[in-house]
Amino acid sequence: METTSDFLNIKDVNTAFKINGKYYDAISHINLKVHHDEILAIVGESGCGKSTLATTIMGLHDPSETKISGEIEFEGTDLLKLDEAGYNKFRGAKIGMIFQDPLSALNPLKRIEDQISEVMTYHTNFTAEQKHKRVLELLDEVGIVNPERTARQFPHQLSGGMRQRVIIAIAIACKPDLIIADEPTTALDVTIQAQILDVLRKIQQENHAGIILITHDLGVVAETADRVAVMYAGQIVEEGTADQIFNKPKHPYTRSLLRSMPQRDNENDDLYVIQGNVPSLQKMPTTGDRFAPRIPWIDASAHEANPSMHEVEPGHEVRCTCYKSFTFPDQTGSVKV
Ligand SMILES: Nc1ncnc2c1ncn2[C@@H]1O[C@H](COP(=O)(O)OP(=O)(O)OP(=O)(O)O)[C@@H](O)[C@H]1O
Repeated sequence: METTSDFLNIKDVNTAFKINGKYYDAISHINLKVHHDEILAIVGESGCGKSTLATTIMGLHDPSETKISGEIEFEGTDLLKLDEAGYNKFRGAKIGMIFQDPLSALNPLKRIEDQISEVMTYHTNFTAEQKHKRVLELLDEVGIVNPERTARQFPHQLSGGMRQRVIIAIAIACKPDLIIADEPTTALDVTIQAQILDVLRKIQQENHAGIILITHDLGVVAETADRVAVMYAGQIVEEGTADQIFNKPKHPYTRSLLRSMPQRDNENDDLYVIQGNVPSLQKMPTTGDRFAPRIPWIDASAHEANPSMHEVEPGHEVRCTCYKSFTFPDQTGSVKV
């Protein structure tokens, strides 16, 4: 459903990488909308295409090595039609990005203040004084206790959690409408993770931004997301509100991910392990259910030949009809895995 708050509309996007002279799809036929005032989480195992989707939105691919098709409509502009100069007007200004590894995203030789100011120099007409004031404001906003001191410091003088706060400050410096956070807490310990997620949530509420949160960690999703898109092997296999995904999951992949997630009350139980691996791009099946090889006990006839998305309730869609007959091996009582 189209609403006035849809400001990012990804339509039938494919991104293929050139490997040994041939192109292979890393993401296929992605359709996704992001609204203002929401955190949309994209989850899936490593290699499912989450980062490729993020870097496709940000226009970070080398056109000589990548083929991209489809449309990414952002506030009325098709980002995929922009050249580098056009993209630079959006990146940092209207779209902010937070990467996993804050140390490699920061310049080790520059003071924090200069790194935060840089983005404002590029995108605003602020005077030096205005930029200085905004740097301190931003550091305060992301929860840095002594902004004056941190502004003067170099990245190596900060802890991992503080560095990630600085990265967030850079990403939000120009009040972007869209923030893409790719595994923003993976490198941090659990307490710091929770603080960074709080900062993200606060910023989303204050700036009315839309956030795409990419993570393989369902715990992070449960704590933060409003909506969730589950990706498997370059496709979205299920999409819904956080409540629908956690409480009424349908796709066998979503259910497997949830079952393999440690729970506070089943710490001593054996966790479910999803058989096999995400296929490499060269081995990616082009027809059939891409997850079928990892649930071999489900009869082939349960899968659609070319699985499409089906609405199960408003806002909740699932790929393939196999979810209707899916059970785990221990639930069927008759299958050994
Ligand atoms: N530049 C590239 N050239 C060739 N293949 C690539 C390139 N970038 C990613 N891939 C492949 O595309 C697939 C999707 O990778 P991607 O990094 O998007 O997945 P992901 O879900 O974000 O995983 P991770 O969490 O490990 O980053 C993988 O098979 C990966 O090996």
